[in-house]
Amino acid sequence: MSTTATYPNVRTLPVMERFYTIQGEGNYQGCAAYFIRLGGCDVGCHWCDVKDSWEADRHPQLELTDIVSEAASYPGRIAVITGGEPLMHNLDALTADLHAAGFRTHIETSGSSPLSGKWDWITLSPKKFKAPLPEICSLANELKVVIFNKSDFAWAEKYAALAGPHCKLYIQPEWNKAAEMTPLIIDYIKDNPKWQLSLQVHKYINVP
Ligand SMILES: C[S@@+](CC[C@H](N)C(=O)[O-])C[C@H]1O[C@@H](n2cnc3c(N)ncnc32)[C@H](O)[C@@H]1O
Ligand SMILES: Nc1nc2[nH]cc(C(=O)O)c2c(=O)[nH]1
Ligand code: SF4
Ligand SMILES: [Mg+2]
Repeated sequence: MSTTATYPNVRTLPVMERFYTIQGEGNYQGCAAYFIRLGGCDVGCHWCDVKDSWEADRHPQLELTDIVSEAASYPGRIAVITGGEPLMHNLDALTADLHAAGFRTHIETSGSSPLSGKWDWITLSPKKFKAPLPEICSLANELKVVIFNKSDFAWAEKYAALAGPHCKLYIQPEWNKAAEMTPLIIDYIKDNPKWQLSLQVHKYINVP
């Protein structure tokens, strides 16, 4: 009988890609981080920059021991779990194993599936196409709202009102609308200084 398994026994996850890079977005922008991109998403943002992640079955099921040992072969100790929508999977075992290996655990999520895992940093990026579940809003460390058109500023404010008092607030231009939306974002931040600009810096410097 096992005495250690206090979490569901999810020992494999579908991994689309994994890479050691710098966090390109948000509060940790510029920090070395190991990214684990899980397959599967049921949100369907029409402007998603990683649509190949959506079908979980198209990506290999990898053992947690493989995932964590590969991550630990690099010197950085921030692991960012992204996707796809990572919360479509139970992440209790993954975060327990990452913590045991000395990592900080960060997640990038739309918050539209139930929260699992233990997180040192939760990035909530709410989507109109499948809205966040209420319970994650007050737990987010940063809110990062993608601005595709003018109506997204009101969507950003709706979630800022649901966030906790210490949550950092970012607005980020949708990549293909950046030339059009960034000037509006800058004006918005000047008028509403609780917000900060997040850019996808990795795309400007051509790193993963
Ligand atoms: C690909 S998503 C994966 C994690 C999760 N499904 C989510 O949406 O938060 C990672 C981050 O990239 C953002 N993102 C995706 N496509 C984008 C685009 N075309 N322009 C700007 N940000 C984008 C998402 O909003 C999210 O903050
Ligand atoms: N460098 C880099 N930073 C990122 N921050 C969030 C990303 C994501 O796709 O979740 C991402 C990504 O794909 N690359
Ligand atoms: S929730 Fe995230 S992964 Fe899913 S479609 Fe939207 S941006 Fe892409
Ligand atoms: Mg990305």
